[in-house]
Amino acid sequence: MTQLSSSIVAAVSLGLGLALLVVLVRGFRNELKKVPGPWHTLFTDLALKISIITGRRMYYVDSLYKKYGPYVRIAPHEVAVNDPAGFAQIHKIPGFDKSEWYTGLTGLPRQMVFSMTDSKMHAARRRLFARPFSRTFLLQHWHDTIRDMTKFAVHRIHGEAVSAAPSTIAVDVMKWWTFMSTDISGRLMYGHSFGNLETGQATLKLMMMNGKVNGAVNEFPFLKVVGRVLRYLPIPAVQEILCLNEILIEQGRSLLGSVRASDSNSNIFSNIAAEAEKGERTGLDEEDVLIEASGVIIAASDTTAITLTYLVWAVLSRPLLQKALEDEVDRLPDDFGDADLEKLPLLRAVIDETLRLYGAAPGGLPRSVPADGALMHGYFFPGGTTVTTQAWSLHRDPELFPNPLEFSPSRWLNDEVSPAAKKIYHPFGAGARSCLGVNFASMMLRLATAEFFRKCKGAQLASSTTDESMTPENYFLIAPKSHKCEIVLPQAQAQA
Ligand code: HEM
Repeated sequence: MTQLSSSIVAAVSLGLGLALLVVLVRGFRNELKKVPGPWHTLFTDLALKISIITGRRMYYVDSLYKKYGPYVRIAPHEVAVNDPAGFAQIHKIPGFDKSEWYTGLTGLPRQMVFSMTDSKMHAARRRLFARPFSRTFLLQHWHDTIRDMTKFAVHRIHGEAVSAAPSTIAVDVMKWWTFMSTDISGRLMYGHSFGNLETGQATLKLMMMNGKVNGAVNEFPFLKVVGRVLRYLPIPAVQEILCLNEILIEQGRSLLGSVRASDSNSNIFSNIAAEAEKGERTGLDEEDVLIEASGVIIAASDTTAITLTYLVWAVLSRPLLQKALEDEVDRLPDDFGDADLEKLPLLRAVIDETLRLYGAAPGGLPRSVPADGALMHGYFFPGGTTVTTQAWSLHRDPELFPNPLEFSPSRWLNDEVSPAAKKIYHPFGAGARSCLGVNFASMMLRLATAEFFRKCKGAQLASSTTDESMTPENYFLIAPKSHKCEIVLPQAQAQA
């Protein structure tokens, strides 16, 4: 070995040794060392990051609760909380702010309502959305569009299922629900549907993949450099995955002019654009509007589609429940609307139970402890500590939901759900950061579910749809690991 190379080896070893020393000293002085958790989490967040990029975060954290109890250190500055009192403290109004983690998660060039970390800025932005996303506004301006588009989605599912009559053909409902929710959100935000339901082709095929990539880059920022290089490869799929936000923003930009000219009262995009034009007063410029619109389309599409997918799977796995639900919706008048559906007890219970076990965003919701720290469960958490709750575990707490793993809509029908359980039930998030689209999503869920169980009576799971294929993976949202949920219609109906 030359003198030069031995000097390099010595310098590198010294550097590594010093880095290790810093990690060890920080670990031994970690203010969270009294909180139970795996020893390595004093020093590194690697185990957590690996669980995130492999789609297992909610399972990893859940397994730690089982081993260490309701407060677990999961990274040097992060504690997972599975305790109703802690949940209430974190998500009360005003509660703890969102952590910086969200900014990276969206992959957007600016913060938007979903990712804002400053509560005052967030409250001001959220006020802009309040009216267009209210139930009254949706009922007045959007109900009929949503009704027609959910009906068309089910018509397409049914049409594909009967296309090979008299033999049966397996239809992927997850695909059609994704087309439906993407088209409806495009229609509401931009004034134009993406046309997926008409063509049977996805315009944004790789939206879910884009979420995974953003999630991985958020955990390992060096991947950003790799992404910047790869996006120049002339491969459309790679470009869509890496540039989805830019694609959506550019589509929005080209539509902005026509949307401005259209009926500004009934279009969510133009409502917000009109606010943006007030400039200084709202602090919102055109770029913010475009970013918000693309963010909302992403937030609305997979969430609703995944929830509906799990609903169909859960109901079709239980023929007696399926028959009861089919009978309930069969009694509706042909021109039923959302107001009729709100009165259907079983439909509501099925949706509530689906959201309990398979709401689309049941994983960790990280929040930052305020600057002067917080006392929780006898532990003092210094300001800036990340505290995270997850519905996946709280919704499966046997103290709150007896037989928690059983899909049992009757618990909602018979009023068995206690006030304490209702307090921690949060499929749409909690506190000031709860889901902006809850009214919109709920309307889509009700209308699509009622239409499906009226039109596709007797539907069955295809042999490709199993408990295994439907096992959720968790990349912030959940999704069946097979990324599909195939059903078949009975031959008799297919021939009809
Ligand atoms: C069944 C469907 C849906 C589910 C289960 C769901 C779930 C959630 C959850 C759990 C949160 C809280 C996230 C957090 O605290 O980190 C959230 C926030 C949000 N959701 Fe939804 N969502 C759904 C549909 C929608 C739709 C249709 C929209 C379209 C408007 C939407 C837009 C948003 C936005 C903008 C936020 C951020 C709100 C804020 O921070 O102020 N979601 N959603």
